[in-house]
Amino acid sequence: MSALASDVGTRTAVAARDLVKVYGKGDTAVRALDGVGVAFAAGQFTAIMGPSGSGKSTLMHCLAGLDTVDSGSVHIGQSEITRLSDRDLTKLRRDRVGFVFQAFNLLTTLTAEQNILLGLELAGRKPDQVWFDTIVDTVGLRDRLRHKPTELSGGQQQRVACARALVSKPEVVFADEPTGNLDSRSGAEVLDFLRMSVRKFGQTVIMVTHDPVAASYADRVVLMADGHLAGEIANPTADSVLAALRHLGA
Ligand SMILES: Nc1ncnc2c1ncn2[C@@H]1O[C@H](COP(=O)(O)OP(=O)(O)OP(=O)(O)O)[C@@H](O)[C@H]1O
Repeated sequence: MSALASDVGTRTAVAARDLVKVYGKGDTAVRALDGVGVAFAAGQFTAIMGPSGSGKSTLMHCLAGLDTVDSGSVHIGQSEITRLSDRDLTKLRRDRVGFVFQAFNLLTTLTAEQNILLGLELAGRKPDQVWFDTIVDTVGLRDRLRHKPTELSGGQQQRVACARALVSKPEVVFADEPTGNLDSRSGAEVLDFLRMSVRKFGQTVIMVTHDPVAASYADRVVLMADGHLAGEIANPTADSVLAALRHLGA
């Protein structure tokens, strides 16, 4: 069992308290987050869902330190990221957080292997070869490591992005619509990998998705509506998620 796996269920990986985020001013102001409090346990796979405009992306961006909040706090582990300077926040995102985006965001001039290792290199850290090999074999990229992104399918590119997110053993991986640009088979492979990274390696994953099938891979679904938390579902199925979304009018 990895060090991460031994933490399962004993630790809060990410916590938000009374989060408020307002876009714009005066008559046109939008309260994208209107007092959100939510905690994410270490070693769990959580999906954030809700109708369009309910605040899912804003919540994820604030949790990950990609956007500032108007009030409230976010902790990643023991660090209150809402109090960090820009410099410290950049360092925390680089060293302690992994990201998977809908658009893959790979560098086209680098090979798959170079893309996976770039973040560690920029941080001046040496990759753990055993861990690198474990990830590469788990995502099934061994024979694609020397390929450039344009020589890979969308699903393979997203698996490179997943490997890149995990190679630094981050405290949490944030995935923003990771299957949004993939066909259902490639999407299932990416979701299988994210779930395996949680079950087998004790990783913590927080994913925004519109897709009830994608959400059914998670251990827990957190529902948003109008900038509020509108409930949650443990051990979700595609049907239970769909029913909850219908109830919210999505
Ligand atoms: N940069 C911005 N400037 C102004 N308003 C914004 C901005 N970003 C988001 N909003 C508004 O904040 C609210 C929440 O948006 P957010 O993108 O977080 O919702 P979402 O649930 O992720 O939506 P979707 O499912 O459509 O991606 C929406 O009303 C949106 O229009």
